[in-house]
Amino acid sequence: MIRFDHVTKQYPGTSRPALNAIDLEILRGEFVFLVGASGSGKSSCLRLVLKEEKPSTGSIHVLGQDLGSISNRKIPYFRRNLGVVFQDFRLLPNKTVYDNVAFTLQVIGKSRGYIQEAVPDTLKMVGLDGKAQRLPHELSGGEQQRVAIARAIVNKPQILLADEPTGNLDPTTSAGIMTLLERINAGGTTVMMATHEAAIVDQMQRRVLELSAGTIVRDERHGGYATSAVPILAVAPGAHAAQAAPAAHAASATPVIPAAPVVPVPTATMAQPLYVEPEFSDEVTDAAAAVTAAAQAAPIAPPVPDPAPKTGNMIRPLLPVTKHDVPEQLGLAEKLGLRAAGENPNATGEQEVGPSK
Ligand SMILES: Nc1ncnc2c1ncn2[C@@H]1O[C@H](COP(=O)(O)OP(=O)(O)OP(=O)(O)O)[C@@H](O)[C@H]1O
Repeated sequence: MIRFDHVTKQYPGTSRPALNAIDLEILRGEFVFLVGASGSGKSSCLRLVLKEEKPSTGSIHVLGQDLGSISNRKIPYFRRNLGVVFQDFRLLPNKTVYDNVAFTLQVIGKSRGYIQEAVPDTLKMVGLDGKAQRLPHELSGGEQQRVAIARAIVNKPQILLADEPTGNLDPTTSAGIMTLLERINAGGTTVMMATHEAAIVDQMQRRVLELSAGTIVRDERHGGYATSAVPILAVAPGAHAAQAAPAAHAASATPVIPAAPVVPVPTATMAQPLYVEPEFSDEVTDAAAAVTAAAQAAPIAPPVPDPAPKTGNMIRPLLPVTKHDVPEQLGLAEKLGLRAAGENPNATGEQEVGPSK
C-alpha cells in the first residue's frame, strides 16, 4: 500500500538529509504511528507519501503506483485517494460545517445528489450530525477537528495521513479524536499518523515507527511511544514520565540512536492518563472517550480532580504549527491536494483558510 525503497530526502541548502535511506512497507488496513523528536523526519515522510515533496534518491510506491511516474498534472487525481488531517484543522471559517465537508466533493466534481447524501452520512459518522449548520467558530476544538476529519474521509480515501491531529487538543478531546481515527481504520482505511503524544501511542498499542535524525530506529508491531531509544527522564515532582519523554528525546544528541529492543516497562502505567477533566463540556468527545474507555482492556485512570492549566498538562516540544505549510497563496483545494496549483477554481467559493480559534 505504501512502500519506501531506500528513500533519502535532502532539502536544498541543508547539510544532512531529513530522511536517510528509509526502507518501509505499510500494508492495507494498518494503523501506524510515526514518532520521534522534532526534526526527525515525520512530516517529511508524510509529505513524500502525498507527493508534496520528491525523494532525492530512492523510490516510493503508494497504492501500487510509483510516485516518480506521476506527472504534476496527475497529482491532484492521485491525491484523491488520500485524506489529510493537520494539527491546525484548516477549516474555511466563513462556511458551515456542512459546506466545509461538501467542499472536498464539490472540488472533485461530485453531483449535488451525491453530496447531499455523503455529507450527512459522514457528519453522522464523526458525531456531528446535529451541527451541520454551525460555523467553525461555533464549535469546540475537538469538534473542529472532527469537521476536518469528515472532510478528509468524505471521499472515502484508502489512506488517511494525519500530522499531529491532536496537537492542539486537550487529552480528553484527543481521546475522542483517536476513537474516531480507530473507527475509520476499522472500516479499512490505512492510517499513518505523526504524533508527539506519548499517552495516545501507549494507549493504542499499534504499529510504531520511530525516526531519529532521518533514520528508522524502531519498527514495533504493537508499540508504545518510548523504548530505551527514547530515554525517560527522572520525573520532577508533579510531572509525569510521559511528559518528560518527548522533551528528553528532543534534547538528545543528533547522532542516530541504534534500534532498541522493546523495554519491558509498563509504559501505560507510567504514562499520563488520557482522561482528565476536559477544558469545556463537549458531549461528543465525552461520549467518544467513554466508548474508547470501554473498548480498552487496560484500566483507564479516573479523571484528575484538579486539571492542568488550560493548555493541557503534556509537555511538548514547541512546534511551529505552519512551519512546513505549502505556500500561503495556495487555496484550500490546492493545500489539500484536490486541485493542482494554478488550476481554475470552480464555483466552490473558496476562501481563506485557518483555524477559527
Ligand atoms: N522545506 C524544508 N527545507 C529545508 N529543510 C527542511 C524542510 N522541511 C523540513 N526540513 C528539515 O528536515 C528535517 C526533518 O523535518 P520534519 O519536519 O520532517 O521533522 P518532524 O519530525 O516532522 O518534526 P516536527 O515534530 O517538529 O514536526 C528537519 O531538520 C527540518 O529542519
